[in-house]
Amino acid sequence: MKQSKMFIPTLREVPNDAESKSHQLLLKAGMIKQVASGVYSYLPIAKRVLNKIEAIVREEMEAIDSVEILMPALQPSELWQESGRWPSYGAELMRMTDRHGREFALGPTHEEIITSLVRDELKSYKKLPVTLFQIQNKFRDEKRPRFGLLRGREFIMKDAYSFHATEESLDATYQDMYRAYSNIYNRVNLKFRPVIADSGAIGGSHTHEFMALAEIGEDTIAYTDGSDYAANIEKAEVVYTPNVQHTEEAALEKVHTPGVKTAQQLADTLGKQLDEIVKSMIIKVDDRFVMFLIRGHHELNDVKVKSYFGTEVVEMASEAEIEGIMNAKPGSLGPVGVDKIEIYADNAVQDINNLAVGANETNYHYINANAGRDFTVKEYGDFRFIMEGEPAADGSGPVKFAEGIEVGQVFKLGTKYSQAMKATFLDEQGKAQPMIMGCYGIGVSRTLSAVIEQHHDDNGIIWPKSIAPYDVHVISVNPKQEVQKELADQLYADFSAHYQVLYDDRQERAGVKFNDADLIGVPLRIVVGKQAAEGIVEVKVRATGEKFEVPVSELTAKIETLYSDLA
Ligand SMILES: O=C(C[C@@H]1CCCCN1)Cn1cnc2cc(Cl)c(F)cc2c1=O
Ligand SMILES: [Mg+2]
Ligand SMILES: [Mg+2]
Repeated sequence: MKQSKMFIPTLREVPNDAESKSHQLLLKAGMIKQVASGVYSYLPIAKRVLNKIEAIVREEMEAIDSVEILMPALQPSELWQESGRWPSYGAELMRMTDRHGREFALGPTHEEIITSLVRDELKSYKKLPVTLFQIQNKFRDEKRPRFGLLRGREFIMKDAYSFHATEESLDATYQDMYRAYSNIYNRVNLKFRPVIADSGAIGGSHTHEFMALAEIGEDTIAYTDGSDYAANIEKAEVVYTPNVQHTEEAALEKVHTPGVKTAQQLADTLGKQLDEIVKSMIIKVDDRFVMFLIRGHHELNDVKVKSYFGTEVVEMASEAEIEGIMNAKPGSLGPVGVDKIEIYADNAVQDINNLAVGANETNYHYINANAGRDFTVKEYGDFRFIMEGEPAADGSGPVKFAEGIEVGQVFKLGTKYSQAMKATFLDEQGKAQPMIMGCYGIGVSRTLSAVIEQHHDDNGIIWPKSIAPYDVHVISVNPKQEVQKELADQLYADFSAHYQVLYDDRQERAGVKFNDADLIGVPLRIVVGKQAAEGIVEVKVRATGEKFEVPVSELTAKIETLYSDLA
């Protein structure tokens, strides 16, 4: 394609509201334009890359017998009423009303649609398993869209759904998808790790997230070098090894602690270590309040709390709610004398006694508080975040942390939707059974961004050849120079026979052309400049910066070699 006909509005300066590298480069390379917060247009270069990523996704889906369909973004609320999810999603679910006053959701995901589609068609176990997928825009009204395509409100997802008569069949498809995802991320040259994840509200039991490694990633992965163990930190199990250090139970004592609000302040005031302090938190679970106790040097893991209570509705109680229940302010809360609400504690709280805790009175705390004598813990459990260096649940060694961008997730859904929506099949005994489901998502537009996060330098993007918008970038330095223009035109025509060629034929200064070429990041570059008269051109490899003076007669061979050596 000639750049004089193209639409690549590159920018010179970095847009200041773009915090992530990929967001900056997507804007600078003229690949996206923001329409609204979290809503973007994909411009020609981005669209070409998306097409290539989607082509790889399609190939890998077809390879495991997953068949492409296309479902509507407009989802009638009736289906969400059937699944019971209409009331359970708040502002994130974009809703609208049609001209007849009927309510719709703009699809954030398609479990309801696909289940209603399949239940009307597949009646017998003989017709199962079936796996269907689509690639389509999704809508989620994120509270804080950020980092460009990494967290948008309208984004492109490949979502697949599978229907089974048996758990074994679901397991086979789950494994197929797991391998297909690994193939896809390898083929787009993305460094990734599959991690054990939490299935959250979607239900089901078993799920893995695919994390692209990148500092900007909002997820933290706990992994070990010794094995392929990796878990989203939300889910990473803490192996509780009792390390009981109890002393003689001392008498409960109330101490005046003016201005002490945090665990650290309490530790400093009492001349104790942070891990000798126990924090008390009031959590709202559904519509009731509970207290959680956790050691001063640990953090409460809200996802583990949600999973324990089996609900998404878990949040820290507000100051007003705390005062209403405890008649005390956060910063001086404690379990002593609390019997109106249940008390839960992280396992590690059992290791120490004679605890320093809030006295439920501003500026006062207790020392020597002891479970059993002074308060009752309803249940101890794994309620905290794992810390770097602690042992991995599979015994493969101490965990390390890394940041990741969630670019995919595979779920075993079970019968949550088929039960609720009466998607049944007749089994071999002719008995109606709910179909067993799996669902599998890839963030296609997010994957594009993750590739940029992992493949760029200070001058711009460095596309892996599998998804590069073009293979070869031909640049004529000065098209006004007849010899240069003719040679460049000729090379554009010749190389277009075997490669996808972007041809910078613009009347622009050389510097502008080279800057733009670095930004756009086509893997190989042929520069037709002053030495055109001698039949010499310059070849540049974008990834390494290597440059070669090449006689036109050797150019085809040189490009072939360099292209095959590209990652
Ligand atoms: O989407 C999934 C699970 C899988 C992911 C892979 C493809 C199929 N679905 C989970 N999820 C995430 N955010 C959501 C946001 C809204 Cl507003 C909603 F109404 C529903 C969901 C929701 O269900
Ligand atoms: Mg997540
Ligand atoms: Mg997820």
